[in-house]
Amino acid sequence: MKQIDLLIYNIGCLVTMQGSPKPRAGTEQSKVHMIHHGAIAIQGEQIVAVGIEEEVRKSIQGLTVVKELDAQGCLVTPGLIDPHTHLVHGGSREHELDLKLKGVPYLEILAQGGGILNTVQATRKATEEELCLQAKRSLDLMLLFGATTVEAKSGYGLTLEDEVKQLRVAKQLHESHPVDIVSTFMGAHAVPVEYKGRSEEYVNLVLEEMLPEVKRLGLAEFCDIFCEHGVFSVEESRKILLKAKELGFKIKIHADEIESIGGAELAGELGCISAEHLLATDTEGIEALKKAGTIAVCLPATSFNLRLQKHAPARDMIESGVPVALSTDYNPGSSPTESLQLVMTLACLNLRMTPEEVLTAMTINAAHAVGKADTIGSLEVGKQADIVLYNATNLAYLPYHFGINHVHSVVKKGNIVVSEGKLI
Ligand SMILES: O=C(O)CC1=NCN=C1
Ligand SMILES: [Zn+2]
Repeated sequence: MKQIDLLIYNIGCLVTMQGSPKPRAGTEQSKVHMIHHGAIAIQGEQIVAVGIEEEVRKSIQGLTVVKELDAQGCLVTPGLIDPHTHLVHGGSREHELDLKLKGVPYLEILAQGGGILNTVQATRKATEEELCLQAKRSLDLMLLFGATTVEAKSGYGLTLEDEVKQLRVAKQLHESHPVDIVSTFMGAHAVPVEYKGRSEEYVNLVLEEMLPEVKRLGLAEFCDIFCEHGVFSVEESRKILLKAKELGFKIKIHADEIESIGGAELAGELGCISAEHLLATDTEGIEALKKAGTIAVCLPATSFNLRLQKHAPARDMIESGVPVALSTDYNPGSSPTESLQLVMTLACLNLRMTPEEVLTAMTINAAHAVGKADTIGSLEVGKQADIVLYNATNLAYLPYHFGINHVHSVVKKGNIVVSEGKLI
């Protein structure tokens, strides 16, 4: 160790998430490994010492410390990870608010050619630059709210050219923005208007043209599908996810968002890394997830925003031993919010998760859901120095005091990228 590039000290409550390298399930979901009077020593992009301040200082004795950051007794956690977003898109859908207030269901709006298909029109019309600008604004907000890694799906192009356009924007942002982006191909997000009534032909386009080309271009690690009544059936989802797996994609699935048609069971059958939404998932579905070790990604901002009378059975999942992650599901229709802190509050109040279970769901379990748990999701020697400092002295304060941004500073790969609530 030549020098210490950054020493974060005087940490009142340091939550490291140290523990099992596997996704945390059951009682493991609430073990967060908390230290008082902590410090973190960073060299380059990596953590080289973390723990009680006097022990950290002893371990770096004699080394030059280039920069120090006084945490002023605050709470510090690993950088938050948002494992399910539709970040790159054109347009917005506030015009659908009155439909929603009149009680028109989400799938009804989609069936009438609105919803996702409205965003498809706006995304096809937008240039790559316009999409990049719009997504960057959201990515800046996600970072200000404490997210240091974000998953981003395509799925608003629904032609090869427009799907590639979305994925290229995600790649550009990954390369230029402090926040790391993990890309997911989701050409099977909806059947486009030009294929209305001919969904089989569209599924073949995804199978034969889109998946191989996206793989050849190396533009996505994951493939996802909207397995839902009136969108893609279990059989169509199985075909697409099996083909994706064969081509080397890791697979995810939007399952049981509105109706339970067997999406969670399919996730278990195919060994999806994660199944997402799960509002309507029943005990058989939970059993299937548990058996396969699939991570349940719950999206409480979506069930809140869609005014659904139910929420994902996160408590049952945790008690059944299914690892739970959380996400914003940021998208212009069902969840137009970039704030993982709002999701913290909704996860506590509506999913009845504890603050500790919530933090696990937004760090190490979310890291597993995007296949990056070997480098992010906990503060340990050798892991990436992605760190958040909050204007709070304990974990429960974050979901308890809602509607504000608690983030003071964010360190990304050892660099201070947010200070006193502002991007630098
Ligand atoms: O409505 C949207 O744009 C995003 C979404 N896809 C599946 N559920 C919600
Ligand atoms: Zn989604």
